[in-house]
Amino acid sequence: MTSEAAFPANFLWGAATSAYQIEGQPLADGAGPSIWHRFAHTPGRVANGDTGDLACDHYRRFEEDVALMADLGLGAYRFSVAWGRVLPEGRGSVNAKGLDFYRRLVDALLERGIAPMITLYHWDLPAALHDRGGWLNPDSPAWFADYAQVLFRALDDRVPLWVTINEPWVVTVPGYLDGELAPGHRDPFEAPRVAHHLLLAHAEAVAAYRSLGGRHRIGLAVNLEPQHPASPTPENQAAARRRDAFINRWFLDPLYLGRYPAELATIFGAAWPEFADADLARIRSTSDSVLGGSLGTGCATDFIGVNYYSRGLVRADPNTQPLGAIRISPENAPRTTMGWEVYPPGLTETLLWIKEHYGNPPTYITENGAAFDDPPPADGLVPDPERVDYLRAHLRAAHAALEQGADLRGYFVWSLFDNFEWAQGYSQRFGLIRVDPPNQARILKASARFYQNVIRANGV
Ligand SMILES: OC[C@@H]1[C@@H](O)[C@H](O)[C@@H](O)c2nc(CNc3ccccc3)cn21
Repeated sequence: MTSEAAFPANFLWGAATSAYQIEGQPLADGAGPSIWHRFAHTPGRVANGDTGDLACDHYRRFEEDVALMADLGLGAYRFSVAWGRVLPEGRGSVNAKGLDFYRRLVDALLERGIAPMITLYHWDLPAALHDRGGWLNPDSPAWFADYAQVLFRALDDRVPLWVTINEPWVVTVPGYLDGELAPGHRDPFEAPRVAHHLLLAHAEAVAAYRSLGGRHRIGLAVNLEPQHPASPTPENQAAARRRDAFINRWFLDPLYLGRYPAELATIFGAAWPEFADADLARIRSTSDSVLGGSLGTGCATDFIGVNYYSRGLVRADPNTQPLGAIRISPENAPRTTMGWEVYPPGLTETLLWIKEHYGNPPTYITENGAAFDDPPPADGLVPDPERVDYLRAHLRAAHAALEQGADLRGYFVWSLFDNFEWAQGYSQRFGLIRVDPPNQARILKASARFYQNVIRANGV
C-alpha cells in the first residue's frame, strides 16, 4: 500500500495506557492505595461512582493483552507503573510481587518484539506519601528519585524508553488549583509549589538515572495545546499569551531555558513564591546537553513526550481568575465527546513550536487520540469512523512537522483500550479496542485495523 505520508524507516509506532486506568485490583498482592483509589472511592468525585477497582482487569489479563498488541503490530507500548504496587508506603521496603508484575509485563512485551516505554508517574501517588504532604512536601523529589531508582535497577537492562512524569501541568492544575482531579485541592498557594517539586522530581530522577549508568533514554511527557485568540482583539491576544505561558511554557521553559515564564508571577500574584536559583539550575541541567552537548551526557533530558489532543480558542474574561482568560468551543467545529475541538493543524504547530523554542529536541507524541460515542459492535468489529478520521488527520499533521524538520521519533495512540477516564469514569471511550468492564471482552474497532495498516505501511 503506498502511503501519502511515509514516515522515517525507524519511526516508532505505539499505543499508550496508564496503571490506574486499566490494571484493576489496585490493592492486590500487597499494593498500597493511591490518591486515585481514595479519590474514586470518595462519593461525588467520579461520574457514576466509577472506580479503577476492576477497570480493564489488565493486572490479570496482561498476557492476553500483549498478544492483542502484537496482533496490531505495535512497535512499542507505553504504560505506567503504579508506585504503590512497588513501594506500598511510597518509600522504604519494596513489594516484590508488585515489582514482579511489571517485570513479567516487560518480558512479555520483549518476547513479542514490542519495546516498553515506562511512565514512572501517571498521577497515582501513594496515599501514604500524600499523608506526608505529597507533592507539597519538599522531600517529594527525593521520594520520587528513590522510587525511580528501584525501577531503573530492576528494569533498565530491558527498557529503552523512560518517562518520569506524565503531564506535571495536570498533576498541578486539576489536582491542586481547580480540584477536578486527585487530590482535589483548590489552592493557588499550593499549585506553584507542587509544580516546582514535580520539576525537581524529574531532575532528581534523571540525575539518578545518569549516576546509575542508565543506558537508554529518559524524558518528560507534557500536555500541550496551541492557544489562539477567538478574535484578534488586543485583549484576546493577551489572554491567549497568558494561557500559552500557563499551559505550554510553565514546565518547558524551566527545563530548557532555566526560568519560569514571567507571566506566571503576574497570574499568581502573591501566591507565586521566590524559587531558588539553584533549583532552576538543577532543573535546567536536565536538558543542557540536548541543546549543547551530546545526548545522554550530564543530567540531560533525552526527549520530550508531547500529549496533544486539541487547541485552545481563547477569549479574555476578567471573571475567570487567575488567568483572566477562558477557553471557548468554536461554533460548528467538529468536537469529541470530551468537548475538545478536533484541530489537527495544532499538532503541526505544536511540534514546530518545540523545534523553534527549545532547540528541536528528540520528540515522541506520547499521547494523541479522541473519545467518541462508539456504536455497538457489528460483525465483531466496532465501527468508529470518527476516530479513524481523527487519527488519519493527526498522523498527516505529524508528518507535516517531520517534513519541516521536527525531530519526531514516534507516535503513541491514546489509548489502546477504552478505560477509566479519571473524573469521567467509564463514560468516555478513547480506545482502539472496546472494553466494557462488566464483561471485559476485548473487541477491536475499525480504528485498530486502520492503525494496524498504518504500521504495516509505515505511513498514512
Ligand atoms: O483524557 C484523555 C487522556 C487521559 O486518559 C490520560 O491519562 C492523560 O495523560 C491525558 N492528558 C490529556 C490532555 N490534557 C488534559 C487536560 C486537562 C485535564 C486532563 C487532561 C488527555 N489525557
